[in-house]
Amino acid sequence: MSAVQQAKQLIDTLTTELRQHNYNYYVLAQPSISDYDFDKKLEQLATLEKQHPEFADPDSPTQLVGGEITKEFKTVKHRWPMLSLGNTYNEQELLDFDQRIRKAIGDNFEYVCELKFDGLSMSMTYENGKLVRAVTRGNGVEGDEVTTNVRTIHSVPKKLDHGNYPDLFEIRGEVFMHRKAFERLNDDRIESGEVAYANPRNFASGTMKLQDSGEVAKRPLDCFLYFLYTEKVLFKTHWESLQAAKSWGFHVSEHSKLCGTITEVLDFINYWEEKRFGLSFDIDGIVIKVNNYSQQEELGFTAKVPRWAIAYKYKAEQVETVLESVVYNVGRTGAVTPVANLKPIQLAGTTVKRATLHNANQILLLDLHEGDSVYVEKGGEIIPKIISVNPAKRKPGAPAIEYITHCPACGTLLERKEGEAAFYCPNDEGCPPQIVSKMQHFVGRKAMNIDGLGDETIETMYQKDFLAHISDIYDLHLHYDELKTMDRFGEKSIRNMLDGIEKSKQMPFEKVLFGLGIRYIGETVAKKLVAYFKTIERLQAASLEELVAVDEIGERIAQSLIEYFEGEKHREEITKLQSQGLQFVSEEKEVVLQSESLSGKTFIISGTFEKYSRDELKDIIEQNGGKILSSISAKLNYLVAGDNMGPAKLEKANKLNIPIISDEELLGMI
Ligand SMILES: NC(=O)c1ccc[n+]([C@@H]2O[C@H](COP(=O)([O-])OP(=O)(O)OC[C@H]3O[C@@H](n4cnc5c(N)ncnc54)[C@H](O)[C@@H]3O)[C@@H](O)[C@H]2O)c1
Ligand SMILES: [Zn+2]
Repeated sequence: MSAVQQAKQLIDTLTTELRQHNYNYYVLAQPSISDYDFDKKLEQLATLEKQHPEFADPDSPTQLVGGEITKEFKTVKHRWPMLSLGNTYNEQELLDFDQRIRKAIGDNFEYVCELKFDGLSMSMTYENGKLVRAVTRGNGVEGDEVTTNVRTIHSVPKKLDHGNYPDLFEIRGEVFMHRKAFERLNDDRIESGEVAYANPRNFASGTMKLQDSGEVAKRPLDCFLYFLYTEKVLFKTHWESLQAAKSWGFHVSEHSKLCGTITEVLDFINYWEEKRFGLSFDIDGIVIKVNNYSQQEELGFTAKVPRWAIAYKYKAEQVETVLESVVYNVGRTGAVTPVANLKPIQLAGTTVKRATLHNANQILLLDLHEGDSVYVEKGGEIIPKIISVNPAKRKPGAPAIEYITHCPACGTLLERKEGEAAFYCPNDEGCPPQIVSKMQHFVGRKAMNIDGLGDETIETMYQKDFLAHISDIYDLHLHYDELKTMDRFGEKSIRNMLDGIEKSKQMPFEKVLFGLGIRYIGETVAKKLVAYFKTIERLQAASLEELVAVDEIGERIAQSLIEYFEGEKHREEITKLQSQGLQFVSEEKEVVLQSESLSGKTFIISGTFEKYSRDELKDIIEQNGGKILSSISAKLNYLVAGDNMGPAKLEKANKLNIPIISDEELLGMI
């Protein structure tokens, strides 16, 4: 093959590959390579295209803003295109950027340095002080209208109540999720068997694409604003516009800085390289913008980026250290997670001693051997991970790490379900870490929320044989005298604990069901099941078909429930908990009938409504004799639809010819 043919082939390969990565990143929010590697490939493609302009495709990833518009939302054209930013990972290129600017506009200018928030960009339009539209960047020319989703973000004002703002303006910013919220919500996902997100950016991005704004509202997002666009030229500089936006009530970051020289810019970059880990959210770099609007205009744009701004991106820090051992943790559901113990090393401001290895496949993929020298990285993620092995440093004859075959805690042969990456210890009734963490989960804040019974206490009580099952917690009062012999456990703490246990008997069925810790039954799933089946007897008797008929209950969850209830020990435990007075029936709110006008009619409420919450509409229907169903079937009479209803629901209702009505039409029927 000639050199030219080779170049052509490489251009094609890189183009295809980068398009796929764009899709994974923007549409699926599940990227499979690091940003750094992506940017290197993009740079390689740009260089090749420059050398061989005859092969340069106007639709190349080097020429287009990377995102996409979807079919699920209304498409809206941007009044001002939403561009990307040029980026660099090194100082020299930043100095080159500074030189280019100086050549074009002289030396008399300032930069604004801002944190580069790692989320997704959003454009919001305000008319007469009211938020009327929010649109994603999409392909830069048009984006998805996600106004109802953005309305759920507390820090985005729905209505401005002070300030001298123009009648019409557009403001742009970054929607993101704080690290803490991410960890909490991602843990929930993992618990209920959903696909975990790798970092807060992906989570925020995935959330904005949801059709159900009610679900979006449950995931706390935040938004920093960093660009203002108006028809009338109100301000002379970007800096002024940021101050004004702040005074109108927008969330503008306090960590921006006016810089007179590129040296000041570099100081700012170096300062945040370390300090960024102390922020409550992730940033992936610093954005540097020429401050003055008329100078910005002079510099202009390329098809993809402004020439007056650049992003300096931090490379995820990598260090090399030694793998000391691999240990295996047994979780609440029996999942066995390998963890690497490392020779302690400083990385991104913290000492790293451990890294997650996820599962057996990951160990194979890395080709990990005993005593290997490994590269560890801490990117946007919280838990460091092993990126690769340094084969040059492998000791001759070092054996490969073999995933264990038996449970490290109880010795039972591990099992792996088809299509799953994790191995499980099936001995859930006899495996100590599973028993202890099941009880810890049960008393936890999100489940039964029992005061005075902490994780350590449970561990000790298990070792002392006071506790072996969840139901034993409700017999603790019988062991009052024995409890007093425990270290650091005074009369007052015991009282407090027993009161907490007694009080927990009032917790609703959905909390109890979640507390049982059945695999894949997270908080939301537990709620759905309880709302549908109402009693444990009906849930226990449900067949696979009946279970999957419930909204959002898939086969995997259904199978897990069936297996759980097949266990005789599980059924005994439930019977015992029932006799101890725990709630296994959903408390139906007493409905005071106001009229019979909807009697005999069935409804489902979907989407979001301006004037009512879904719960309010549900009450109205029930107070007038109507019945709420939990899934669309031929038995359904009406679908009450608001904004942003899921397309699957709509399709199903249409297929079954079910009348779709608005909230107003519903009220009209009463
Ligand atoms: N890993 C992958 O598979 C993959 C795939 C596609 C893209 N990517 C990454 O995404 C990048 C391209 O994304 P991009 O086009 O959004 O560019 P970018 O994220 O590098 O920079 C532009 C974006 O920065 C954001 N931003 C944050 N803070 C800002 C501030 N203070 N001022 C202005 N803008 C700010 C805006 O959303 C803006 O659109 C790539 O360079 C790559 O790093 C990764
Ligand atoms: Zn075990």
